[in-house]
Amino acid sequence: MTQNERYEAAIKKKFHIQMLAQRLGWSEDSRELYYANRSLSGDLGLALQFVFQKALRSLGSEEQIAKWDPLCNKLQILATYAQTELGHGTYLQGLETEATYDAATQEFVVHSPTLTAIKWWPGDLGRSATHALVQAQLICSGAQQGMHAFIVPIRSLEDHSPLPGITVGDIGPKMDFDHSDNGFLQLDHVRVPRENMLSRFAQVLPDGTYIKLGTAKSNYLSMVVVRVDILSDEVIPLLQKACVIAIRYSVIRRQSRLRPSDPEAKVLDYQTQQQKLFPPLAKAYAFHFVANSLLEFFHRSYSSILDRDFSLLPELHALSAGMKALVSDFCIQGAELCRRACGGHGYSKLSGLPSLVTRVTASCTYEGENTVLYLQTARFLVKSYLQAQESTSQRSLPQSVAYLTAPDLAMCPAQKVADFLHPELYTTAWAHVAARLIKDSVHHLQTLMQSGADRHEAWNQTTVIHLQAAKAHLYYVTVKIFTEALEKLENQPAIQQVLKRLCDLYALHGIMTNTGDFLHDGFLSGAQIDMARKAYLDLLLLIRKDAILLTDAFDFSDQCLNSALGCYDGNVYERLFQWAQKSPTNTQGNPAYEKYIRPLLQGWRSRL
Ligand SMILES: CCCCCCCCCC(=O)SCCNC(=O)CCNC(=O)[C@H](O)C(C)(C)COP(=O)(O)OP(=O)(O)OC[C@H]1O[C@@H](n2cnc3c(N)ncnc32)[C@H](O)[C@@H]1OP(=O)(O)O
Ligand SMILES: Cc1cc2nc3c(=O)[nH]c(=O)nc-3n(C[C@H](O)[C@H](O)[C@H](O)COP(=O)(O)OP(=O)(O)OC[C@H]3O[C@@H](n4cnc5c(N)ncnc54)[C@H](O)[C@@H]3O)c2cc1C
Repeated sequence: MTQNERYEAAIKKKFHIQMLAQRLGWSEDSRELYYANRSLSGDLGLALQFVFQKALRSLGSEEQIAKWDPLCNKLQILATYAQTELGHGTYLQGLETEATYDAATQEFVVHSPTLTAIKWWPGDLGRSATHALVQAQLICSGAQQGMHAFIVPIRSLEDHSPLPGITVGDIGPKMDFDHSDNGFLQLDHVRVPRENMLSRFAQVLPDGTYIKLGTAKSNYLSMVVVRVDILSDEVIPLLQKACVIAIRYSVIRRQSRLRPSDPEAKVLDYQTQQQKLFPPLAKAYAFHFVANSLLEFFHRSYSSILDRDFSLLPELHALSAGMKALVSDFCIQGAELCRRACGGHGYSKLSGLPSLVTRVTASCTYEGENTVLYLQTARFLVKSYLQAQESTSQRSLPQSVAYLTAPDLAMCPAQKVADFLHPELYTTAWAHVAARLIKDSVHHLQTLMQSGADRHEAWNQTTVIHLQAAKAHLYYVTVKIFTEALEKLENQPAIQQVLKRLCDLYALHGIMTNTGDFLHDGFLSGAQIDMARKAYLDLLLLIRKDAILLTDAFDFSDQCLNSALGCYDGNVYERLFQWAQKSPTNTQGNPAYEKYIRPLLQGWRSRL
C-alpha cells in the first residue's frame, strides 16, 4: 500500500474499533480494548492520543485531567505529543519553542523563534491532530523557567483547517511508520489561556508569579510513563510475532539432509537454526516478565510521585530508561535474526517479517535515543556505587542496585555442566560482572578527575565504559526478574519446567555472548565457560521439542500475523503462490511494456 493507503487504512481501523468500544461500553484502558487492539494486524492510527493522555495524567492538575481526558476518550479531540524539534530531540534543555506569559491577557504566547524550533516528528501531527501537547521553555516573571507542557489547539474542530498562527504538515517519507503522519508544527505567536499549562508540578498565577511544585525534572515524568507502557503495548509483541513466524516456518521448510540417507531435514533441526531463533524466543518471554515487573514498580511509585514524593523517581527513571533501551535493542536484533533465518522468503513482504523489522527498528530512537537512555542508567549506577562506598551512609540502596553491597564471590563455584542450570548460580554470576563493571567505570571516572579533567570531560571520556556497565546491570536485572517469575510458577510444574529452560537459555546466552566480561577477573575459568556452553547447547535440543507450543502460546491469529510463512496450518507454499498472484503488480498489467520494452524488443528486429 502507498503511504496514503496505509494512513487511511490505519485510521479506518481505529475508527471502527472506537465505534465498537463506544457501542459495547469498553473504557479506554479496558482489557477488552487492549485485546481488540492486540488482535489486529498491522497498523492502528492515532496512536499518539495515548501518549498525550499519559502526559496529561502525569503532568496535569486534577481539573485539567477532568476537562481534557474525556474529550480524548470520546475522540472529540485528536491529540499528539509535540516535544522534539528540528534542532533538538534528546537535549531537552536545548528546546527553543517559547511560551511567554502575558499577564495583561492571562495567556501564554507560544512561538517558534527559529527554524530549528519547528516541532518535528510528532506522530499524527501531519494531518490528523486537532490539539498538541507542546513542550516549550516557559518564560514568565522575566525568567526562563525550563520545559513545561502546554495544550495548544492546532486545527479547527469545524473544518480541520490549521488555526491562525499554525503552519503544519507531514515530514515526508520515512523508513516505516507510513501509517502514522509524523508531522511538523511551526507556531507564530499562538495565544492559549493560562489554564492550558499543565500544572501538577508548576503553576503561573494570574499576575505571572511562578510557583514550582515539583523538581526541575518533574515535567520529564511523561517520558517515564510512556517508556514503561510502550514495551508491552508496542515493542515486545513485534518480537513475539517475528518468533512465531520464523519458528513455524522453520518446521515447514525442509532443506538439505542431516545424513545422506535421510529425507530433507526441517531447518529447525539444524543446531545453528536453533541458535538463531531460540535466544530471541527466550528474550520474548524474558521481556514479557520484565515489562510486567517494571509496570508493577511503576504503579508502586507513581502515586507517591504524583503526590510530589520524588524519592523513587531516580530509580524509576533509571530503570525505565535503561529497560526501554535494552529491550528495544534486543527486540530489533531478534526480529532481524528471525527475518534472516527465513532465507529468501524472509526478504519477501509476504512473510510479514520486513514490516516487523522496519517498524520495531524505530524503537531505538523514539521515546529517547537508546545510547542516551543507557547513559541515564549509568549516571544512576555511579551515584549508587558511591553511596554504597560511603560506609557512614544510613540510606539503604535502591532495590535494583542492592547487589552492590551484597557479599561477592571471587570465583564461580560451578564444578560440572549441570551447575550452570541453577538460577542462583547464573544470577550471582551476572551480579558479579555488573558490580565489577560499575566499579571499573567509577574508577576510570575518578582517575581522570584526579588527573585534572573536569567532571564533564571525565564523564564524556568514560561513557563507553559506563555504557558497558549499564548494559551488564540491566541484563542482570532482567535475569533476576525472569528467575523470580519462575519461582511463582511452582504450582504449575510443567509450565515452570518449560519456562525454566528459556530462562536458563536467556542467562547463558548472555554469558556466551560476553565471555570476556566473565573471564576478565577469573570469576569464570575457561573450563567453566566450556561447561556453560555445553549446558547452553543441550538446552537448544530440549527447547526444540516445545518450540511450536511456545510460539502458539503467544496466541496471535493468522490475520494478526499477516504472514504467508507463519500461518497456523503451515501451508506456506500455497499461500506464497496465491498471495504473489494477487499482488498488484500481477493484476495491473505491465506499465513499461508499451513505452519501453516493446520498442527495445522491436528495435533490434528492425535492425536485422
Ligand atoms: C504504536 C505507536 C508506537 C510509537 C509511539 C512513539 C512515541 C514517541 C514519542 C516521543 O518520542 S516523545 C519524545 C521523547 N524524547 C525523549 O525521550 C528525549 C530524551 N532525552 C531526555 O530524556 C533528556 O534529554 C535526558 C534526560 C537524556 C538528558 O536531559 P538533561 O540534559 O536535561 O538532564 P541530565 O542528563 O543533566 O539529567 C539531569 C537530571 O534529570 C534526571 N532526569 C532526566 N530525565 C528524567 C526523567 N525522564 N524523569 C526523571 N528524572 C529525569 C536525571 O536523572 C538527572 O538527575 P540527577 O541530576 O539527580 O542525576
Ligand atoms: C518513528 C518516530 C516517532 C516519533 N514520535 C515522536 C513524537 O510523537 N513526539 C516527539 O516529540 N518526538 C517523536 N519522535 C522523535 C524522537 O523522540 C527523537 O528522535 C529522539 O528523542 C532522539 O532525538 P534526536 O532525534 O534529537 O536524536 P539525537 O539526540 O540527535 O541523536 C543523534 C546521535 O547523537 C547521540 N547523542 C545525542 N545526545 C547525546 C549525549 N548526551 N551523549 C551521547 N550521545 C548523544 C545519540 O546517541 C545519537 O547517536 C519520534 C521519532 C521517531 C523515529
